[in-house]
Amino acid sequence: MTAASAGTPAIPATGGPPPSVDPVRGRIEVRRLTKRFGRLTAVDHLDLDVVPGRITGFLGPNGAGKTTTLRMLLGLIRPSAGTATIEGRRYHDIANPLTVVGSALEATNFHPGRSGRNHLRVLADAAGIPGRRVDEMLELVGIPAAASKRAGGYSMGMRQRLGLAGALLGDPRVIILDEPANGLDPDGIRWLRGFLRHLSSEGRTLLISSHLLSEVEQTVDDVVIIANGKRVAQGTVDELRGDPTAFVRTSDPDRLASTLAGRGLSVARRDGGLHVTTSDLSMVGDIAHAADIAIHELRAEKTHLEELYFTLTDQDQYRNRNLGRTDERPPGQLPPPSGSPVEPTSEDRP
Ligand SMILES: Nc1ncnc2c1ncn2[C@@H]1O[C@H](COP(=O)(O)OP(=O)(O)OP(=O)(O)O)[C@@H](O)[C@H]1O
Repeated sequence: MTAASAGTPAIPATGGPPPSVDPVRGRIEVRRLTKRFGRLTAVDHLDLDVVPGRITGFLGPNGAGKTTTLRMLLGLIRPSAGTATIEGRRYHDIANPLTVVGSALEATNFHPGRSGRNHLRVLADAAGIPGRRVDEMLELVGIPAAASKRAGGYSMGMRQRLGLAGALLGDPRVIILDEPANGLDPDGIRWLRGFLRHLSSEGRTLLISSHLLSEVEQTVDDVVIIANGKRVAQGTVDELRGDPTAFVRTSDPDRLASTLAGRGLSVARRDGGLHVTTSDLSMVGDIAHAADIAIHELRAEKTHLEELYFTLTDQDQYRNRNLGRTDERPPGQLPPPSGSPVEPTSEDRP
């Protein structure tokens, strides 16, 4: 069994980055970063700080501006304004960048006729990375058997793993992954979680984007949420979750409220029931039962983070500003010029 498939990844590397007193080492810093595509402002004065030894989730609904931000960080497109730096430097100013920052932006970006091993060899050769790293990385991400098969025949999950292997080739201190859980089955997502956790425990900096809170909530330490290119929330997952609450409906809310309060629980009455500050549903049920009070409904409520994210993904004004449907524009948003995309990517490269 490989280390990767056992769920306890071990990086055959230089042992991970040593502890450092360098204040910019492993840090990502984004300041007032802005990207306009024609009349659309895809990223709008965004500030972002990502620090070593933590996993930062970069979240937002489809079209929020996540990939555009990551592409600017990685020097693939030029900002309209503001800065995006890794260890205090723009990507293009980093000497031998693969040893500083590893990234996987799109799982489909492989030469379909090339084997997974050859794909990695090309990357390794270009960066002066020893060839033995290629097989080590394929083993590490759990696809050694697929190494000699054409990448064009890989499943989405295998492509994600190949992308991850490419990101890790240079043993980088900073790892940037765009929607890394896309296409992974539940086992794959569990594996990825352990894998990312291990990388961060080595002191590496991880920035991972997702449009699904549920996919990354268990994985990340810090969260930055953007919508319409702007930051709408940031903090640790615990801060943004807030206190867990249970919702309970009963035939006798007055008596249950005072019974629960008598047990030291904080209780608020609204929405036809009681909101109790606890994650322990059994305890609420047991207290009601002991007091002979009938319960009609008892459930865990969404956390503040879930509510916030739900609001962003559920409301039209936060969604898909430029996915070709002008009727989905937020109020006040100028229509994109006819035709899409507004500005061809190829013309946008620095
Ligand atoms: N080259 C481009 N030309 C024109 N518009 C673009 C271009 N690239 C991105 N956009 C637009 O910028 C906005 C942000 O897109 P981006 O891909 O960054 O969002 P995202 O948050 O990564 O979304 P998803 O979760 O769907 O990947 C969208 O409205 C998108 O249509």
